[in-house]
Formats: sequence, C-alpha cells, structure tokens
Amino acid sequence: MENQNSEAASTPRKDTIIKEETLIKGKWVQLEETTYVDHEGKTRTWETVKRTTRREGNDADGVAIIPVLLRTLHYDCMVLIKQFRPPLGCYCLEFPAGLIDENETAEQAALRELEEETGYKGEVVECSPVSCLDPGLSNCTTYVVTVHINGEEFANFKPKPKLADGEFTETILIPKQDLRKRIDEMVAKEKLVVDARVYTYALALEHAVAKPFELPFLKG
Ligand SMILES: Nc1nc(=O)[nH]c2c1ncn2[C@H]1C[C@H](O)[C@@H](COP(=O)(O)OP(=O)(O)O)O1
Repeated sequence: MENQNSEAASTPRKDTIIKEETLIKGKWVQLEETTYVDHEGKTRTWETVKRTTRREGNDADGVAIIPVLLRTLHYDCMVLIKQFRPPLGCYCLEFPAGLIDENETAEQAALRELEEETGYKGEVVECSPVSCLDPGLSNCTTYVVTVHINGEEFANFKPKPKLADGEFTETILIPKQDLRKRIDEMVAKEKLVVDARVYTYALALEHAVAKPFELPFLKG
C-alpha cells in the first residue's frame, strides 16, 4: 500500500505566485517583481508589467475589434486604423481597440471604441474569451470582439471619428480577400509596423482559402 508521502511526491506541483511587489508605478503602467515557486519547487522571480487602469471586476484590460464593413456592390472590407504609437516611435496598423470603462461589458466597449476611433456604428457578432497579449512581459488581456458594420445604414455613410485629446487615428479600409497582399504593399511603401493580431488574421484568411497543392510542404 502506498503511503501519503509517496502519493504527495508523485502529485505534480503547480507553479504558484507567492509575492507581487511593485517596483515603480506610473499613471498608466507599473513594474512589479513577481516571485513564484516553479513546478520543481524552486523559487524564482519575474519582471512583470501591469496596467494601472484595469477596473475592479473586469477580467480584461481592453477590447480589440475585428470590424467587417458590409456593403452591397462592394467587396467586404476590414476596417483598420493607423496611428502613431510612442512606445514604437512609428505608425502602427491595428484593429480598433481600447480599454474597457467602468461598468462596461466587452461588447459595449467594442461598439463604443469602434465608433470613437472610426465613426462606424456596428453590431456585435461574437466575443472571444479573455486572451493575453504579451504574456512573457505583461498581464495585459483583451477580448476580441467581431463586429459587423452595415454600410447601407445612413449613420455609416460618412463616418466621423470622435477622438479624445491626443488621439489621432486614420481609418483604413482593406478588402478582406486581399488583406495580406495589401498590408504587405503598405509595409513595403512606408515605415509601418503591423499589429500581430492583424497580420495573423490576414495569414489565417489566406491559409483558409489556400488550395492543398499550394501548401509549401506539398510542393515539388
Ligand atoms: N501606457 C500608456 N501611457 C500613456 O501615457 N497613456 C496611455 C497609456 N495607455 C493608455 N493611455 C491613455 C491614452 C488614451 O488617452 C487613454 C485610453 O486609451 P484607449 O484608447 O482606451 O486605448 P488605446 O487605443 O490602446 O490607446 O489611455
């Protein structure tokens, strides 16, 4: 018969956080030292960045919106935004996105941010679970909310962004079927960094329609 000790020894340990110490705190972000015990029982530390803005009760910092503009007699278009991002020191091509306000659901935040950044009024099609953005650096999380925009609605004829002080965004419409090609052309022409979510979406669209004989591992 196995004794309790041998049973405990065979139970895999889980990595566990034992301390989170704030090293420096700014208005928007803070740097913490995270101390944890790893699955082999060794105590380790990690440098962690957190936003200071996450609301009590919210399990994500923000929302990223996948907006599809639907119009008759037009190709379906992805609605992207180009904006200067100080941490990168250059313009970035991104999905509209933003932080979730107090007492706001992910869906409400998505429709509000889309309208603020692009002027478009949309309707939510689906919402992802909480997903992480750069887990080796930060605890930042987002919901990914797919939104359809009815381009035939009067409100969406001449959309006007409602940007706050310090926010400057340019709305870029790209036909969904050409997304990767058009992004690659933009990057070749100007200094622009593409958000990984946008590029991954473009690749996935392309892969989804690729014929089996076009897949590299079947070539030759
Ligand atoms: N890390 C940040 N530094 C700042 O100096 N200001 C910041 C940071 N993160 C957010 N903000 C400010 C900028 C905006 O005025 C508000 C809201 O940002 P939001 O539009 O919701 O999100 P982004 O589109 O991702 O900037 O917060």
